[in-house]
Amino acid sequence: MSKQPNLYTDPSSDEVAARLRKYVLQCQKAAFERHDNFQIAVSGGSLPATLSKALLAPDDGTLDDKPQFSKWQIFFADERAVPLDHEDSNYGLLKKDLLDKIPPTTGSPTVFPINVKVLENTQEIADQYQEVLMNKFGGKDSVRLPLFDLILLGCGPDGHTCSLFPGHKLLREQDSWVAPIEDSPKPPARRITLTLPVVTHAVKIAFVATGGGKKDILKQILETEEGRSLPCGLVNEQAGDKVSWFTDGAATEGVSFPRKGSL
Ligand SMILES: O=C1O[C@H](COP(=O)(O)O)[C@@H](O)[C@H](O)[C@H]1O
Repeated sequence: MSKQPNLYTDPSSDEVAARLRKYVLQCQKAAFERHDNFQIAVSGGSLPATLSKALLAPDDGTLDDKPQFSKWQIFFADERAVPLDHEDSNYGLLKKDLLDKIPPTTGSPTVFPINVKVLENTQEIADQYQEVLMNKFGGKDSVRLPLFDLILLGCGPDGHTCSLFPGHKLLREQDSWVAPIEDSPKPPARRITLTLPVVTHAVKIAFVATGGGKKDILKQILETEEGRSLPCGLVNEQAGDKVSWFTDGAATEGVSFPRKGSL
């Protein structure tokens, strides 16, 4: 992929959230031009807090600046094999940081958590989640891959994204849309994740990375050959300018990769 990802750097995390809001709402508008809903996948970690700051900010009164939550379908880019109210649950985190704070008058998104009735069997969680995607995006026989309008990703300090970890065999998965992982190097060990072909197929892909703890890995991902083979680097390589990075000054200190000005 010759086209480069877009890198946006704002001075503070509040400004990152403001830019992210604008971007997500642009993606919402583009989605409504294609169909009547907005189908997104979200990550856990630090993302839900920034997303909440972005989406719950007051709007400017125009339709383009309003999240139309009742038309949103929210899926998970990855999830841990734990109950939904467990502190490690990505659903639980999104609920606490965002879903519970959406004013009822705004309308509620439709959210697709994992089936916790099959928690003991990671393969079964993944298979059932893939079924959910097939139902919502069309059967696996009729479409090659599910086409998310937007996937919102985090970047771990080791360069992982979703539950795709550096050097892990799951990075080579080509057939499944959703895969189990039993040996995640970051606890909890058992998780499910969207696979790389699904992530890179999305209409738009956004990484959100803020804070000084991300600066070494961002420099590596954006500026080194080695970084290009890390999971975040592979998303950049395979999806090119469909990818946008939303970062603050602390996360990109010392990064000379060219910045984009406006969205
Ligand atoms: O384990 C996970 O980590 C990544 C990155 O988290 P962050 O706290 O460094 O932003 C996250 O994107 C993923 O969803 C989660 O399961």
